[in-house]
This record gives sequence, structure tokens and C-alpha cells, in this order.
Amino acid sequence: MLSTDTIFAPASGFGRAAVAVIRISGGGTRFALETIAGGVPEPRRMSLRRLRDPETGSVLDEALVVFFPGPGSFTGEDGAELHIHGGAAVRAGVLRSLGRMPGCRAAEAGEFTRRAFLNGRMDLPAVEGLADLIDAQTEAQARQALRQLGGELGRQVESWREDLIGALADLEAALDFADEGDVPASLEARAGGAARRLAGEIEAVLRDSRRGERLREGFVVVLAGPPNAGKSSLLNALARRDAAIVSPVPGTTRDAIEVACDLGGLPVTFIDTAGLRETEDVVEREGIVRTRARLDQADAVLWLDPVDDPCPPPAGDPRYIHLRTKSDLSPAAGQDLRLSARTGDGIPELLDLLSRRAGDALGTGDALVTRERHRRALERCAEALRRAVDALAVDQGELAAEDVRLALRALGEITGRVDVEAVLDRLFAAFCIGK
Ligand SMILES: Nc1nc2c(c(=O)[nH]1)N(C=O)[C@@H](CNc1ccc(C(=O)N[C@@H](CCC(=O)O)C(=O)O)cc1)CN2
Ligand SMILES: Nc1nc2c(ncn2[C@@H]2O[C@H](COP(=O)(O)OP(=O)(O)OP(=O)(O)O)[C@@H](O)[C@H]2O)c(=O)[nH]1
Ligand SMILES: [Mg+2]
Repeated sequence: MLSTDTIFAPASGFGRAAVAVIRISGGGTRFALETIAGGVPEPRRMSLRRLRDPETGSVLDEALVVFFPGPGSFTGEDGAELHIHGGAAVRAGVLRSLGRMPGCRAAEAGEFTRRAFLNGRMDLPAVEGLADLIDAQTEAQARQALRQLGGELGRQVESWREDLIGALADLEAALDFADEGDVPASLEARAGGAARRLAGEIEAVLRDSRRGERLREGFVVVLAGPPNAGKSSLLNALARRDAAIVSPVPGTTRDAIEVACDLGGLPVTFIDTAGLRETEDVVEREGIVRTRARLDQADAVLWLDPVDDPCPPPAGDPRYIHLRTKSDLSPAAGQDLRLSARTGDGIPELLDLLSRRAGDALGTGDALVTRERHRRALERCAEALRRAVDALAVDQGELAAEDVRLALRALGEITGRVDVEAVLDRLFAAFCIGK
């Protein structure tokens, strides 16, 4: 697709609404406004305009129109917004009129943001943060996404990158001056120190990087135990709706059933599973295979067995929380956590416990790394830096320089910029090589 096209799309979703926003971006924006809105309004001010079908001259809507001149716009191009009435017919009329203009076409998914990235308005982490913000279901997820949209990860990676460019400049200069006594040794020492320090900083970030990924994806709680223990009943009580079938027949649940909840601002997904037992029923057996797969992904497992029919959980796995169900059936005994889906007894205590577990695993949204993509790139970066440090220790300057280049490329992948020009600029600026 040519980026010279002018693109348009509804920015406000598709349901019935009071107002719908149509977004336009590209070099044909002014022409489109002249054609459909009778002129280009004063930049960045909302103006009330009558929109007309350019072919028939008939009135499409009374709309609020905003013009954003490039390059100081969201995409970096000329852009506009038409705030129209939200009905399907009005929207269809405006979109049809825009589509008939030369050089104008409907935008592809994410195309406005893609242009913002290509025009240098956003780096990749900001693009990812924007996507996460739109998907965020809880406040903690939104907070994390906003920090990334605001450039926190991008700035940190850029700052590491600059330090590494300095180290690489030192290494390359040391190689250039290899025949000049003490100079190379001190440059190599400085580069080695920087590589060691950066590897340490990145490793520290990596140590708690899973919290950011978990917050993005949600904390996964699996309900498991013997058949008929009351797993589906508890799921329904937690979801406050009839999400799963409950029956007195053991082996009722076969497919895993997921319910996403907001636990005090934290995203938690509860998964009800088929009860575990030996069985000849092929459908039930497939259900149990699925239960085992879900248990592998769980951040916490609620192991349920009834007070009147005990079946203890596997020992030694810290993710398991043992809960005795149907507490209404027999008086309290022992120290197990007890609950009843029927009376609601014990459920507030369970939610408390899970909030604490989820809070510990997710943090409140101060993690820097939120995606596997970031984590993998940082892991490669830190490994390359450790190799560079080792190479310098045995006087292998060329190898060390190559590893630092690999580390730089890994960082560049995070922000979406991979170039060598900056290294050269830095090298020539820092050293007056007058020879
Ligand atoms: N109506 C409307 N609401 C919206 C957006 C939008 O595009 N339109 N946004 C879109 O996602 C978000 C706001 N984000 C935006 C980010 C940058 C610019 C922008 O034009 N930036 C220029 C000028 C900034 C200024 O006024 O000082 C710049 O950064 O140079 C606009 C919106 C959320 N709300
Ligand atoms: N008295 C009492 N009965 C309960 C309670 N919770 C569930 N039951 C009953 O126990 C039976 C089984 O409940 P389910 O929630 O379907 O059990 P399950 O663990 O999902 O069973 P499977 O899907 O077969 O593995 C049903 O008859 C429920 O009404 C409870 O707290 N107290
Ligand atoms: Mg069930």
C-alpha cells in the first residue's frame, strides 16, 4: 500500500451511538475537507460544518470538524476528524462520500498508528502500549499500558543504547590505535566496565520481567479436583452468573470454561475444569487431558474437595491452594480453608487470598518489560554483553566489538530502530582522529 494514499476510518467503534468520529489522514486531507465540508477549518479548533455529498450536493450531516496540520499531528501527516451523528445511515453516507474521492481509501487495521510509527511519532514500545491500552480491562493494565505509551521502556532502551554506542566507539578506537601503547588498554577497560554495568542493569530488569507480562495477560487461576467437588458451582459464584453447568452427576464439566474477572483492579482469569478421576468415558477422558494442560499454565490452582469426601491435592507445588467445599454439609474441623458455594461462606476470604497472590505476582504496574518480545531481546542483549566482557578479559577486542554490535541490534529491535550511522557519528564526534 502506498503511504501517499489518504486513509479514513471510523475511530469510535461500530454500535449505535450519539456521536461517531471519522478519522482522516494523508496528503489529500485538505482536499477532502474542501469537498465534503465546504472548506478547511482553522487548525486544531472544532468547527460546526454542514457535510454534503460531493456528487449530489445533498446534506449528509451537521458535524463538528477538526483539522490537524502535519507534521504536528498523531500520524505526522495532515489529518482531520469528522464528529458526526452516530446513526448507521449518516455514517455510511459520510464513508461512501470519502471513498469516492480520488486517492482516498478505507484504512487497514492499525494503519493510522503504523503511519505514526513510520513518521517517527512513536517507537515500537509506544505502539504496543497503545494497543495494550485499548485492550486494557482493568485499571492496573491501563496504568502499565499508559506508562509504555508515554515512552518509559523506549527511553530506558535508548539510554542503554547510547551507553553501548559509547562502548563500541571505545572498542573501535582501541582497535584503530592498537599500535599506540596505553591508549587502547584504557579504552578497552572503559568499554568493558560499561558492558558489565549494562549487563547487570538489564539482568536486574529481566529478573522481574514476568510481572509485566502477567499483568498484560492476566493472573490465571485454575479450579481443579475430583468430580462433583463443586468446582463449577464455585466458578458461577465467583463470576456471579451461570457460566458453567452444575449437576449432581459426577463428570458434568468436560471443556475448560474461562471467566475473566477484575479483582480489585487486577485482571484474574478463573478456569473451571473437568474433575480428575480414572474413567472409561472417552469424552470425559479428553476433558481430563484438557484439565492437565490448564494446570500447566496456572499461576494458582484452587484444589477443591468436599468436606464429606476428602481427596487431598498433590503435595509440594506452591501454586496449589487446598479448599474444602460444601462446608454447609458438616461442622468445621481441622485448619483447611472451607467454603460453600451454596451459602457463600468462605468466599470473601478466598477472594482476599487470591487478591494477595495476584498482587504479588503482578505488581501494580511498575514493570518495564511487558511482552515476551522485549524479554527475549533483552536476554540476547545481556548474553552478548557477558560474552563481550569475557572476550575483553582475554584481549579479544574484535570479538568483543562484534558482541557489542549484537547487543546493540537486540536493543534496536525493541524500539524498532536498527542502524549503524549513529555509531559512526559518535565515533567521529568523540575522537579527533587527525591522522
Ligand atoms: N478526538 C480524539 N481523541 C483522542 C485521540 C484522537 O486522535 N482524537 N487520540 C489518539 O489516539 C488520543 C489522544 N492522543 C493524541 C496524541 C497526539 C496528538 C497530536 O496531535 N499531537 C501533536 C500536537 C500536540 C499538542 O497539541 O500539543 C504533536 O504531538 O505534535 C493528538 C492526539 C485519545 N483521544
Ligand atoms: N450442599 C452443597 N452442595 C453443593 C455445593 N456446591 C456444589 N454443590 C452440589 O454438588 C454437586 C456438584 O456440583 P458441581 O459444581 O457441578 O461440581 P463439579 O466439581 O463442577 O463437578 P464435575 O464438573 O462433575 O467435575 C451439585 O449437585 C451441586 O449443587 C455447596 O457448597 N454445598
Ligand atoms: Mg463441573
